[in-house]
Amino acid sequence: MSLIEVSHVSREFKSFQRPEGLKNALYTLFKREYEYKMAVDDVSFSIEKGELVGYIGPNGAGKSTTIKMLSGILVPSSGTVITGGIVPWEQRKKNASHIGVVFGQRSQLNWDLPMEDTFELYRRMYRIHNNSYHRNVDMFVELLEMQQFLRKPVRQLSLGQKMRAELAVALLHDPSILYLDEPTIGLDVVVKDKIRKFIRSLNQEKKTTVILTTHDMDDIEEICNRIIMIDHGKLVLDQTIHDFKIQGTDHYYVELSFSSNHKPLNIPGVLMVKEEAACHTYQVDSGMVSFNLLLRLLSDSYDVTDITINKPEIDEIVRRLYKRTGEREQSE
Ligand SMILES: Nc1ncnc2c1ncn2[C@@H]1O[C@H](COP(=O)(O)OP(=O)(O)OP(=O)(O)O)[C@@H](O)[C@H]1O
Repeated sequence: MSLIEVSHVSREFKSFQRPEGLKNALYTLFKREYEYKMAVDDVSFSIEKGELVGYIGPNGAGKSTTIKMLSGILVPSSGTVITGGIVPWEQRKKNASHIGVVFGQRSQLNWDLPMEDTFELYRRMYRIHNNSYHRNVDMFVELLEMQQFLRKPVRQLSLGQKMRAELAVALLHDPSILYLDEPTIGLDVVVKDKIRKFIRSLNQEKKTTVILTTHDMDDIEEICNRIIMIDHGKLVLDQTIHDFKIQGTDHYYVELSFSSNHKPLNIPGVLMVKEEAACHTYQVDSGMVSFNLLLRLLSDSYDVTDITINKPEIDEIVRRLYKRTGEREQSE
């Protein structure tokens, strides 16, 4: 059995619809109108121990709702979730012992306590053995560079320091699964980098399984080895990052250097996107011009001194997928 098994899970929300105008508002005192929203719709996937999974989708796609069900905060309307052999919302205590959760927008830290005391508090709460407690505190303080702010009350910490503290606390009891919801939101590039490297080394060292939701595709690129995409509550894609990059694209980029200034290539399906002295970048339609054909055409008729091939970044593929979704939505 996989570490996480999600089978035909759906979650519907019922919310009160507030009408416009005083007369209608008064009417709702007697008869309420509700709106129903299928936030997650028949989603199934399984995740093995040690996987690093990016769970992505446009705003309102159903990511947070899924993570809340996996972590036992929400109960699905239908379907089953098994994580670490249990149903998370049925055995909350056991579930808490094998998961760590970091929600970028919500803190689990006590703002009046310094991290030194918070670690101690969590040691008692989770009944963590002395050895693993000290080993983990030492490891996290070193890898997350927390030494200089261990004794400051949390309220005095910067956003980046707080996020590092959240991570350390969520992982203190050695959970086998770490749920991260937008862990790098609002952070500067240096802290983002620290956090991404930390998550990767944690995964290598402890085989912690990570499920990450984010809108930052650099998070996905640098942390994950698998990508699951949800849209309007439905699972639309589940691939390794490698396959995602290859199959998600219908074009590639080629950077060409010439021995001297050169006029643009004139090949159907090959479009110049950047021109710098004797160096051009082209976007090539891979359906029309395969890489081998391009090489042949170049060697036959052009004086090229260097060639670099680049696949589109994840960012670009995802932007195209989201745009397609948005266009579908408008035409419906
Ligand atoms: N408690 C709730 N009551 C009513 N509707 C809700 C509730 N929580 C979420 N929804 C709705 O369910 C849908 C999915 O929301 P969810 O927060 O899971 O999306 P998301 O993919 O995490 O979005 P974002 O990227 O914007 O955080 C949205 O339409 C949202 O308005």
